Amino acid sequence: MPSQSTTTCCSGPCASESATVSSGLPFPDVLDGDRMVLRVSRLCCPTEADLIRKALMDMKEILHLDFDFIRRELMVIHRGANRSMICAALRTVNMEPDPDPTVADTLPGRSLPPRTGVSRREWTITTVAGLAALVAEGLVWGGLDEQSPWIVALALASLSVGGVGTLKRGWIAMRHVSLNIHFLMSLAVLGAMALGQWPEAAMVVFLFGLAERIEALSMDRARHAIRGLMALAPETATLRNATGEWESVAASSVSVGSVLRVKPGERIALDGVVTDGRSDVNQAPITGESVPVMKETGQPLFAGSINGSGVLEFRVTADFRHSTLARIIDTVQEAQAKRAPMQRFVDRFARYYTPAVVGIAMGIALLPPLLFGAPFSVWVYNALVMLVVACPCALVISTPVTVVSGLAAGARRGILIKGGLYLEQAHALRAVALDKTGTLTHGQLEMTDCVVLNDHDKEKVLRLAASLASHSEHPVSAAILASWGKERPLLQVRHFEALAGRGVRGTIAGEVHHLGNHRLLEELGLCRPEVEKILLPLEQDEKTVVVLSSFCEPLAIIAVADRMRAGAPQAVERLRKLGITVTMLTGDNTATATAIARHAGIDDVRAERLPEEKLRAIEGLMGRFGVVAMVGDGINDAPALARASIGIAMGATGTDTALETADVAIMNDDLGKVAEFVRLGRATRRILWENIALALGIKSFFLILAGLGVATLWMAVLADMGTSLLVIFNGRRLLRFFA
Ligand SMILES: Nc1ncnc2c1ncn2[C@@H]1O[C@H](COP(=O)(O)OP(=O)(O)OP(=O)(O)O)[C@@H](O)[C@H]1O
Ligand SMILES: [Zn+2]
Repeated sequence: MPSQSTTTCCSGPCASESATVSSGLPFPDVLDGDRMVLRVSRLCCPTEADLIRKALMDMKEILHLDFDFIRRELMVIHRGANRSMICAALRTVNMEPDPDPTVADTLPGRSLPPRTGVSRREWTITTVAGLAALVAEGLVWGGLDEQSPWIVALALASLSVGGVGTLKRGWIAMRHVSLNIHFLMSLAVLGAMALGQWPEAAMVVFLFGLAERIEALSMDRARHAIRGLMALAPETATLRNATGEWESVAASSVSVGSVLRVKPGERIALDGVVTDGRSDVNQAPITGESVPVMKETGQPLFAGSINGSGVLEFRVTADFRHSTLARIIDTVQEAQAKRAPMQRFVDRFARYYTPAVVGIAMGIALLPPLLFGAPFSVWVYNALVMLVVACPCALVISTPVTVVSGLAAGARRGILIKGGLYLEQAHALRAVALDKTGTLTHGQLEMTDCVVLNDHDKEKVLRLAASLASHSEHPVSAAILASWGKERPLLQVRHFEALAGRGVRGTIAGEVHHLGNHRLLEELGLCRPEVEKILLPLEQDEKTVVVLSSFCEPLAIIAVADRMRAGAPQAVERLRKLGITVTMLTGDNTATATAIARHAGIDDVRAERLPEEKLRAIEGLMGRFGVVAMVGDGINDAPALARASIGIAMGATGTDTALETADVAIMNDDLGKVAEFVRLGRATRRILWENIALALGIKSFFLILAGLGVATLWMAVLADMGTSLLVIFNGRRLLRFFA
């Protein structure tokens, strides 16, 4: 029995109602029922969704259905329904859910349906059916009559080998009044047989079956693009057991805190921190960059990375399900399930398109015979051709396949995009705001200068500064404390207070002391010309300067410096070449900020911004440019990241917050990836439109042919499936965007 298998993905939605599929949209609040997720391997496009909807329509326990065609999952929101009830109803439309997932299936990245190849048996069936159809067609061309017993026998043979599956699905669709592709195909085949066109009937079924197979394979590859990443984490790890010996265990059984070892050339199974050894590690699965990174004691390792030439021992910091790699895969899968705006647009379009075409087809079948006495058989045939051509499968399938490919391409490149929305929006990006500390610069500040005023004792003054700094996590304070040294004694600070965008204050030995920027000093009324004379040259030297002051006078001027990221000027230049305005946003003082900006090639500098002013700056940019991205490290700029149209977090590998708050997370520190993201977004947008144009163009061409009565059924099938294949292949080109 042919083609009934799960491997054939139907060609897409001919369902008149495909637009009501609301995957990824937020559920209305009233839907506070229970949720049940069912994996249905046959669910691959809105055609099936329509059938499922019809099958479950009458169950009053069911409040809402949501379909995920990428994961092939059906989410049922219900009140009081149970699994077996739903399964029974689904069985009536041949959409039986898979058995309950096992634990292994619920691991991150394993929650995809199994790969569904096309078996050799199925290829054999298609080949036999095709040969029979071809011979029949050939004999007719050779002069044999279409109705001759030989031809009919060959056609029937072809149909019974390759067409039963299609006819069966067509029958199910017809019983449920679902106008899907299988129904249309069955109608077309039966129509052709009724009209005595046997070879054509066989040909149509064969072509349809063949195209379905190719499409299934091709969709599958897009679906599983991300799965390749998961395969990167090995399933076993070498663990030091209680007796201190090394043994090989399943990676999923290793708990946090265990010590693992990796040999040269091995893949790292879990996230951890190096406890012993030194080796170069290739972190490409995480960062998309295959440049090896030197790892030694204290440095983080990520599951999926490949160990270089040394042996490393490391302490596990996250279990199998919570490794950075697992989180990346989960994020991409979630992103895939969300609908991009273009997808919604296409769905809405299909809602009007399909009924319109059905109406026109009816007109074609009925009007010429009724009005002009034309033969029914001819015009019914033309109408059938039209229905097959008009199927919007290609249109509806083209967007998800493109977006999914784009998301996967990004993820493989270390650019984690949280939804098709951001990928689509990237094309409209006109301005990017860059945070200074930690984004343009490394964010690892070091104290470079300390100028003591008025003959104060340097040691004493530095101890005061370090004592204040020890209560703050700000990078400037951290640098001052670090240069003082962790072991050296500090003074007790009372009434400590952080002054946002300014500095810190606290009482030491009964006297209020401040450590902060020039603005703070001015506000305290303690600034003097001789202080400014020292301050300004340091600032122009790209250093951040703070002043320690007592209740009545400034005591010392302390400068810290950060290093610009290696690729920063090039990254800014690349953005500019894409027509994007680059702005620097910082709380640091104007002189320092301007010096660094000049170095990076940025003209627009917004310095001395308090956190809420950063937000307002983003809003101002959005008012002027529309779509604006904010790039930060996600540590202290989360509000600005959230406010921007697209919040991009850098160096997201180490920090959970960056992964969570940002719309786009760049796994390493490469600022150049922002431009890559924009290019990927633009390519995605271009392919989306190409696909829509392709689908509509080819369809309208054949619709005109059909209307003129010159198109044949097999042409219609070729046009329909050909277009679907074309848009899938076109969309999948994105997978190789960075190759
Ligand atoms: N806790 C602190 N200790 C020392 N100096 C501080 C502290 N907080 C703020 N400052 C001073 O105020 C300035 C502005 O601080 P803010 O935190 O707004 O910006 P930033 O995060 O340092 O810079 P960017 O906006 O580029 O990330 C700092 O450059 C520093 O001079
Ligand atoms: Zn001043």
